[in-house]
Amino acid sequence: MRNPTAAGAASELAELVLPWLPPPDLAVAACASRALRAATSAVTARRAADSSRGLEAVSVPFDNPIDSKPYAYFLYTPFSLIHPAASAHAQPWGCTRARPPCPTWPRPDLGLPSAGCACAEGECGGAGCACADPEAETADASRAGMGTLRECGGAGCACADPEAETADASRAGMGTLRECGDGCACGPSCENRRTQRGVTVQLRVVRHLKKGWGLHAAQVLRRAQFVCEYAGEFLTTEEAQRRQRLYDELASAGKLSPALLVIREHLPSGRSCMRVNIDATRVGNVARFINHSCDGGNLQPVLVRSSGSLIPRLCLFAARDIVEGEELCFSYGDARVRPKGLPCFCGSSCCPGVLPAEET
Ligand SMILES: C[S@@+](CC[C@H](N)C(=O)[O-])C[C@H]1O[C@@H](n2cnc3c(N)ncnc32)[C@H](O)[C@@H]1O
Repeated sequence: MRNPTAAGAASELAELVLPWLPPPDLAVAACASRALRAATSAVTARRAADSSRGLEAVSVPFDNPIDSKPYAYFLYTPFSLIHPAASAHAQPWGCTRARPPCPTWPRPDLGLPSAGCACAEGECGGAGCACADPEAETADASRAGMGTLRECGGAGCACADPEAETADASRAGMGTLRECGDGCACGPSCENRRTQRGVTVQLRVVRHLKKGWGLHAAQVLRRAQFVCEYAGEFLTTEEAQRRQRLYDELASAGKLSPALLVIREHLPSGRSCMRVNIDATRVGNVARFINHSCDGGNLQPVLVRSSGSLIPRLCLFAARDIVEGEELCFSYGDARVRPKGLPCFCGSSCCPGVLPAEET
């Protein structure tokens, strides 16, 4: 006769263990017994219901009208991490609890936390705020008519970055923005931290026939509205090149959709002055599902520098008004860099037929 206490204990144990398993192990567990099969399908359903694993303010569900794949497996981080800080190889996903039982990765300390403005809460952007960014008003945010990007940075804002005035990310079609950082006296609700609260708009991860998963708006987005950061692992160039070679092989065999972005900031002379490598392939946030469009798509990439941080973050804003259901895309770069890339299915009239890819 079935022992109800043992069955209860088994399903409690399953609830503890199953959310840690990657999909192949979860599938093996499902074969072990009927009870485990029921528990694994509950975990699968919860995973499909929220790609962000409860680590964002809103759930970002998967939606697959194409095949039977319920979700894509990766490790979630709401913020970029410095490699090799991402030492975790597993993360619970699909627990009954709203939040995973383990602590999530702490927000990384990316630089010099003592630098920042001394504004009180709600006063950033005023006469004495040190986070001013004279460049932001003219930077390439204007390309997409995004003059409203800068919220802090009034005449005296202490987060001003003289370097940013000479750098020219806009050459690559990228805006720049300064925000208050860890060293600022203002609190987390400061208006000049609009990219620091993770995902707050309704999004959906939708399966496409040829492009794999893609990120879609699940609400109307207004032009210049913050959508999400492109979060992943910050890599050294050496490590990025090593991974790129590996990813190229796997991608051309159809075994992987790499999400390694290389961002270059340029001096006005045109010489590359800073290279930032963000890999969201294994560890990332919902931005890892954003596909490329050769016409630039509907998202504007903006390099955001928080006061006190050395490494800029890549943030994505609506480049125009976006309707509910529309796929979100931006340009990964210039496809002419490597004409023998993977096929591009963006469908835009200027598409040369290949995806942009970094030379290693
Ligand atoms: C950042 S990921 C985007 C999410 C990806 N589609 C997935 O299923 O995980 C980048 C990868 O998506 C695919 N991809 C992105 N844009 C594409 C496009 N326009 N045409 C074909 N594949 C695309 C490529 O495999 C690329 O390496």
